[in-house]
Amino acid sequence: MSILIKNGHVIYGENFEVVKADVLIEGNRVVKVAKEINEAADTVIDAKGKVVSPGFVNLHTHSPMGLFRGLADDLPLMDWLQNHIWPREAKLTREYTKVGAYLGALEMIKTGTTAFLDMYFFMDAVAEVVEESGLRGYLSYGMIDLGDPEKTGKEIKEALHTMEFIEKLNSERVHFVFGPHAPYTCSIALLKEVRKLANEHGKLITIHVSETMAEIGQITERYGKSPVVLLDEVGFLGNDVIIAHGVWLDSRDIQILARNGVTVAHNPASNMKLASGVMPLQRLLNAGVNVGLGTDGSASNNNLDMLDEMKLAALLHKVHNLDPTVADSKTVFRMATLNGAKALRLKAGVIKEGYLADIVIVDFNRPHLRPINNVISHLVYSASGSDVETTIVDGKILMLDREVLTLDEEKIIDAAEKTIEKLA
Ligand SMILES: N[C@@H](CCSC[C@H]1O[C@@H](n2cnc3c(=O)[nH]cnc32)[C@H](O)[C@@H]1O)C(=O)O
Ligand SMILES: [Zn+2]
Repeated sequence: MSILIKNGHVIYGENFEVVKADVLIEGNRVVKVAKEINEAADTVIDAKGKVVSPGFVNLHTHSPMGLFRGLADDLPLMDWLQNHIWPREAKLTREYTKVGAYLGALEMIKTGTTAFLDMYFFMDAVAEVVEESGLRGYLSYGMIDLGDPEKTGKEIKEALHTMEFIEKLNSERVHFVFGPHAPYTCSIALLKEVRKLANEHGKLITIHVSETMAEIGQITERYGKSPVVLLDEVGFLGNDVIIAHGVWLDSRDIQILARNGVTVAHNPASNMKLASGVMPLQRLLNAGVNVGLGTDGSASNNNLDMLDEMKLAALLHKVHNLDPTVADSKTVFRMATLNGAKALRLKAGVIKEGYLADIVIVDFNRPHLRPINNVISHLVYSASGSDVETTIVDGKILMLDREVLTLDEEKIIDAAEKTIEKLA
């Protein structure tokens, strides 16, 4: 199968240079980017006045949480989790979670996300949805043992069961990741076991770290050190670890993350909405830490739109530093694409010969995106996910002219409404 995208403004290569060019996709790779390609292709898309961009990599989410959108807003993290989200999650079944995962997948395709890193329950069901949707999913079963040794064993078992299930799918697009929830919900024994298993099976690890001041307080009280120092001392950190949030980090923490090659998934909307704080983006980037971008779940955002997220990231760090040069559009765009792909060890996040064809086409034939003075700026500051017109993952078209080809949109939206009635 081949796809030829003609006449677009193409965001090309690692430097995100914008060129007027055609893009030829064969199989799951980009094979040629050039001024005028006249080779025959199975599908030809005219992208005149449109932008051909690397797809977005959502580096931290809980994709089924769209079910809880708008049900518990305007609360701090611990209250939100303990009194509102966890009681609702206790009623989730595999079937309900799968409905949430469908809703999340649909939303991601419709807003230009091509790969995502997820943490939730019933990840075997989420894996089935990812496989069917055509997206690229890095899926972790979120482990919480609260220091109970019996629970430690159970959670590890569940994670390994999920890993086996995903391996059996034998899909190039669906991957298993270890997901201990956080240092305040996981015992040291669990964290050490996860490190051992990740080494053994060659899997990535994702975990929430240093999200709120309350967490820093709890961990300091329990262990007498910061969450990052704790994780370093137990040998947990490495370049296969993606920490979500990293809001409350001191200079020592940042040095530790840099030294270990840890990636940070920044979630500006969630951090602002739960009033968790402002992560030290400049200091992390200056220290050479890889920083990607995530939306977190739809119950703390409240959507999965990576274009929204880029704008929020840029604006947050400017106002926080009282410096408009901070978090420039290209830096933020890189976080939402290439940095995320790097963390997932994925040859994607840029459009270039030999890279995976994870590409979106954004319709710039709209008043709020004209004149086309600066493509990257428009994507970060002026566009939103609904401007994405076509989404391609692994060389396959998942959405064409805003019509999702792999999933039944009406059915999914209907099922989401019915499910939340049952969960209420
Ligand atoms: N096996 C676990 C499931 C954990 S899934 C991951 C969890 O992270 C929660 N979550 C979502 N957003 C955040 C966040 O920003 N910080 C911490 N936890 C979050 C989410 O609601 C879910 O409970 C259990 O038995 O509870
Ligand atoms: Zn989260």
